[in-house]
Amino acid sequence: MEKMRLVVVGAAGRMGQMLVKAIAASDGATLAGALERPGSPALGRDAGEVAGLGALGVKIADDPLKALLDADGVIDFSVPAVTVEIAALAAQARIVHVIGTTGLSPSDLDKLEAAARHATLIRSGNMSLGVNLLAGLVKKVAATLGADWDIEILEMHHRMKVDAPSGTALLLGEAAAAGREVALSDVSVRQRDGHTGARKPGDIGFATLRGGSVVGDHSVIFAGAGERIELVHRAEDRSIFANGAVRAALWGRGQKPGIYAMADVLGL
Ligand SMILES: NC(=O)C1=CN([C@@H]2O[C@H](COP(=O)(O)OP(=O)(O)OC[C@H]3O[C@@H](n4cnc5c(N)ncnc54)[C@H](OP(=O)(O)O)[C@@H]3O)[C@@H](O)[C@H]2O)C=CC1
Ligand SMILES: O=C(O)C1=N[C@H](C(=O)O)C[C@H](O)C1
Repeated sequence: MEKMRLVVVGAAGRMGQMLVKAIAASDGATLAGALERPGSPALGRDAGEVAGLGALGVKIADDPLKALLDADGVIDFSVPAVTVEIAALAAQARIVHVIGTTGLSPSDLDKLEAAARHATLIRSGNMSLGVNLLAGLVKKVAATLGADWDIEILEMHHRMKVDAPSGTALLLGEAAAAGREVALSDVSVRQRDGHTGARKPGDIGFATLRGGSVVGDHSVIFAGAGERIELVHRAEDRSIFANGAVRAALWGRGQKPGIYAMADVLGL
């Protein structure tokens, strides 16, 4: 089969550069385009050089319509407004759209649902194998322990991260809520400040730390009376997300339009 032609959105960003490297190292995919915002200083530069690889012959451009014309898929770790726009274009082109972008609002998610009528969308707050396995464990532990065990999710990321709680924290919260057969939106507590009163039984709490260069640390804490279980994932290198995203794109090539998760890709 011919190599899958992939476009990277946000190609000069932290994840974009990792994606360019992961595609270059992949047997099944080739870089067909690289996008940045209008006015970006990266426009016109070779995407491989920006990623520190040497020239790949793909210049960073700012026209998504043109870039997607000749692509089989697009990998997008950018910002919510751009991701929604790219999903609509992926639907027009009937191609695969791998979405790593976090911080999407409910209305953004509705727009992705609409795009998924024609595009194959694979979206996950975390594309690593480790976190997706952890989510399965969290679901199982939450289902096993009674509601007298309190669930708290703690995350820490680098100082440049702009959204909170992280997409991964929310993914793990969804897994815990699914284990308890409740809707996360009914039980989640995203912030505490001042005289909050005692913790409500059944709540799933989130706490956010930001600082330095932390790639991504997540702990799911099950706190019982007299004992505590902590399930922890520490990302040490962004290549785990980029490799997962390329794997998702290749998997998506054979799928019908719809919205899929990383668990589908990994067969979990
Ligand atoms: N699901 C997962 O596994 C992971 C998800 N993420 C998520 O990916 C997203 C990006 O993270 P990260 O790489 O650290 O962030 P960066 O800010 O480093 O990268 C985002 C890139 O998108 C660019 N961008 C902005 N507007 C446009 C546009 N109109 N067209 C094309 N590109 C544009 C930005 O350019 P500029 O800076 O010039 O605005 C920037 O280069 C975040 O939401 C993050 O949470 C991150 C890691 C793993
Ligand atoms: O912004 C990041 O860096 C990361 N974002 C994702 C998230 O919001 O969970 C995944 C990873 O933790 C890194």
